[in-house]
Amino acid sequence: MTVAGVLALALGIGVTATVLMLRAEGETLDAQRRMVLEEASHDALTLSRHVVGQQRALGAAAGQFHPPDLARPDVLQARLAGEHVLSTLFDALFIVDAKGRMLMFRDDAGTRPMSLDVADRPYFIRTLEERRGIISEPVTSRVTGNQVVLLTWPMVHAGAVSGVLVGAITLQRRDLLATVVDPTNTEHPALVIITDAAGKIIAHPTADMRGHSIEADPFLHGAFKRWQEAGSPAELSGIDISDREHLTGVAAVPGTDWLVWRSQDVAGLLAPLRDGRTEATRVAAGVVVVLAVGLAIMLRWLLRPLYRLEKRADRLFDSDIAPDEGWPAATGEVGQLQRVLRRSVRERALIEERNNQVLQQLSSVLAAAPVGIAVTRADQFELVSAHLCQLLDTPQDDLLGQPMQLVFASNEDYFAMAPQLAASFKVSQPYAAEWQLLRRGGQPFWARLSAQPVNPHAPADGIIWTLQDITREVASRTALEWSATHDSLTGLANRTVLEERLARAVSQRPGSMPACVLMFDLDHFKPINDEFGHAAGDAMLRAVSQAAATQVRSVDLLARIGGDEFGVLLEHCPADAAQRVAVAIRDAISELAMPWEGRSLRVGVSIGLAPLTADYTDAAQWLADADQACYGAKAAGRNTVRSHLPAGLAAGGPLGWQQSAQGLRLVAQRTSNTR
Ligand SMILES: Nc1nc2c(ncn2[C@@H]2O[C@H](COP(=O)(O)OP(=O)(O)OP(=O)(O)O)[C@@H](O)[C@H]2O)c(=O)[nH]1
Repeated sequence: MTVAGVLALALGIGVTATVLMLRAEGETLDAQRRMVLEEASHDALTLSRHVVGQQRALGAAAGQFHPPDLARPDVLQARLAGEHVLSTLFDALFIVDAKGRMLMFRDDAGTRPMSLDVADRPYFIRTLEERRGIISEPVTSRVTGNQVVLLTWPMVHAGAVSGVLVGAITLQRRDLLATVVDPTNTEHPALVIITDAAGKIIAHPTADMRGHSIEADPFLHGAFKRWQEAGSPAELSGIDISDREHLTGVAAVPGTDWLVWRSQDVAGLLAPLRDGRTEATRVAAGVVVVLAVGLAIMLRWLLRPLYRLEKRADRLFDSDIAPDEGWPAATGEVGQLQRVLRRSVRERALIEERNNQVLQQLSSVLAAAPVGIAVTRADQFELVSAHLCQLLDTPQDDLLGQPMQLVFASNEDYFAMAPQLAASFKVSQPYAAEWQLLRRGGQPFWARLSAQPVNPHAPADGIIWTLQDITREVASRTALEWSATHDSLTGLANRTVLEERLARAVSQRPGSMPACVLMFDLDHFKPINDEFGHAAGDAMLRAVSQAAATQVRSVDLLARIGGDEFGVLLEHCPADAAQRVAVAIRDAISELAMPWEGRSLRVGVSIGLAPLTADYTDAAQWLADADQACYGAKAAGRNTVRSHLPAGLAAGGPLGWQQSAQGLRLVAQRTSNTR
């Protein structure tokens, strides 16, 4: 702004000075142009008076001559020699008779007769014709060979011209300008010359130019052309024929056909003015520079508070500077601005302090929290607690910025979680689920994950997670579930499971048919306990379980009902096939020889079989019938298989199982002994 102001000031001063200077130049030129005309006119008048004076003197002398005198050379010589005044006015004097013969001649060399004929000379002819004194154009003297101007005066007697008195002015010798130009006027030197109407130079400061055409003058030849083009006007008051380089005026000399030319060089005229302008410009430039420097210093001083305020504002929130430090003391608008900025800085410092406290608290919480805490955005960890790092066995720096998917045991789990998470957030519910995660070494563990968005309205802004390691909880829960459904000694399913499966088969009839249940009880098991101890009994129970398991399909259910009793559910198994399975089980158990303390222990088994029929109202009855058949096997002498026959077949009819197109059919009531 300062620089622009100074430039504008300098430009203004420059333009104003230039306009004033140009106007001064114009006015100076106009005044000088008028002066040139006036001086040319004045010179012409002065010259006219001089020349007219010469003519008068010539006329007075001519009047002294009488016709008889012209025939007497001695008289003429004496008269001419006595003309002292004329001899000062002219360089030569001579007398010519009416026929043009020169009678007597006087110059500096003396007065003497001269035999010369001038009858052909225009000045002589005109003098005779016009009977008055005339002034010739410059001509070459026939006596001296010099350029001369001749002034004549006729000697008239009785109306006739008897002779002519002639006065010669030698142009090279006599400077007519000396009579008109004031040599003391040197303030504005001008070139002044005198020519005749044809432009032949009569007087010139350079003597060699006299007698030549004005066109040979480099200073005035252009002016002469313009004068001719203007119609060669001749006025006493002078004509202005200036051009851009010269101020030129030409004035007619009264009583002659001569012209006085006066010309001045415009550049020379204006030189002092232009020198003054240059000087003034230099001074003005100096003033502008001084002003600019002064103005800059003043503005700098004036704007100092603003400058300091700007510097402080550049470091507005720089934590190295205290909020109240570095502000300039200022009043007015700058002061107002300073107070507003200062207040903003203070408020921001307070907010920062509060934020730092919150961050401190947050990092304390994250460090001390007994659960893993994480904040994710765009599925990447942005914040993790110390406990989470422990859980994942991963340093904080290795977790931050990593995708959350990285800690999931399987990618499928991670992708399955995403829609569940979105569904919970959609109904503004926190998400909670159990997923298997991986520690850094690849070791899996179960974690309970809870999540909720930082901003409930924009889950994309971030999600807060809490993670708990529930591996033990899951393990004990699994064990509990297993023990509720299994026999801890043999690892087989327990009675509860068997009864549930039987009940389901009953309820799913007829789709679950054909199906059979086997119920078996070990024979003479008690003596093993009694004789070899309870551990031997346990070992026998486990051995029996494994032997029985080898005889059933994986889809069949082998269960320990309690004590030395077992049950088998054979689904999609007709009675004859079940019969074969029962026999196979009996054989496997009875062939079992369990080594114990150097002895080989053996047991037998009694098996009861009951097929599923449409008559059963519940599973308990079905199992009770199998139990009844087992009891029948015991009663029949043990280590045998007995089948339960439905009530309708108990009254009689064909015996045993028959194969039909539909499968095996029960067609008789008889307890079979397969021993
Ligand atoms: N070692 C052991 N013995 C058991 C267990 N449960 C029950 N018993 C014993 O199993 C025996 C079962 O009795 P019984 O069926 O009457 O004995 P048994 O000698 O097989 O008689 P029969 O069936 O008539 O041949 C009892 O002595 C119980 O104490 C068990 O878990 N472990």
